Amino acid sequence: MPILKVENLKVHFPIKGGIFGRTVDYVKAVDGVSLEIEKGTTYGLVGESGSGKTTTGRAIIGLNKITSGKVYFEGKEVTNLRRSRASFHRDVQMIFQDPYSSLNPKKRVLDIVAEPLRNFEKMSRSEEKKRVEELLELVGLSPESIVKYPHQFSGGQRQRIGIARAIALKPKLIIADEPVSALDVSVQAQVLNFMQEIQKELDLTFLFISHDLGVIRHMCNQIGIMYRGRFVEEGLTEDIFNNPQHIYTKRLVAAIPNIDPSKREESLQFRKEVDHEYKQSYANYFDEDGLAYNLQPISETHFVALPEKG
Ligand SMILES: Nc1ncnc2c1ncn2[C@@H]1O[C@H](COP(=O)(O)OP(=O)(O)OP(=O)(O)O)[C@@H](O)[C@H]1O
Repeated sequence: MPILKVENLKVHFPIKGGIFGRTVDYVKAVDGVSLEIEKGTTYGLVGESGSGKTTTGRAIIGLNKITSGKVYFEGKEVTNLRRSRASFHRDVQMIFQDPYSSLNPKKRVLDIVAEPLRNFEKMSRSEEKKRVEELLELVGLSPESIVKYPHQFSGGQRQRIGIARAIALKPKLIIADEPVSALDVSVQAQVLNFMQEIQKELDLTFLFISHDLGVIRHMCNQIGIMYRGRFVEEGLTEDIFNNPQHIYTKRLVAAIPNIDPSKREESLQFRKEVDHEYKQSYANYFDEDGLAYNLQPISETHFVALPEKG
């Protein structure tokens, strides 16, 4: 049984207009997304800005209202669950993109990391302090950090504080929304490797949201590629990178810079060819509204949004 199952998720935001503020249209931020994540694995959601990745993550955890579709966690339905259902909100935590703005600058690290403990667990002050120190040790920060404020840390350290807070309640699933994109490239690798270590240690499952295909490749077992609220392709990491089928995916994959200087010319040429193919064949891959078709299986693990044959 997958730990998380999302069935035909739709999140439509009303657009109000006119003097009466009536709903005149909808932004279909997420428009029919289905996915399953196995326990202990990492599922990557990738796509350009505005494709609906964040809204998908927020809807799963209950921060955005779901218009239609269903979400199941460990087999139980949790669609649009209110905050009162404590167990789901303990088991699923979110890490945000920007460690600069997601940590309250006026609070000490002790209070930041202890916040979920105070919401969900009854602990004495000394138990709480001990637990926060253990969590900080787990993320590689010294126990003295508890008296400091976020501005006294580097970007990578702040993201570790965010991670300490997210794992304080021993969650089962973490939704990580662009967790490293605000960090320097050198620090990104450290935080990503550290997230993988923590995953093993705590048997965590990740839903990992990123626009960076390199990061996704490094982290994920399975990947869904989003475009305008829908999936254009879904598959195991090797399906997506070794055998991309949708022209949108092909272009994304071709755009990853090749770090091997001897291959640079070759990959530039390849990118030009794919760009050409994209322009030529775009219309075959999207419907008349420019939206992706429904996913069709091309193997047991690999799905592509192609027009139905018939
Ligand atoms: N609360 C909201 N009200 C109205 N529209 C919204 C709201 N939240 C998101 N949107 C719109 O929904 C679409 C998807 O946004 P979303 O943030 O999910 O995309 P994203 O892929 O995560 O992009 P980014 O990487 O830039 O965060 C966008 O067009 C966005 O403007």
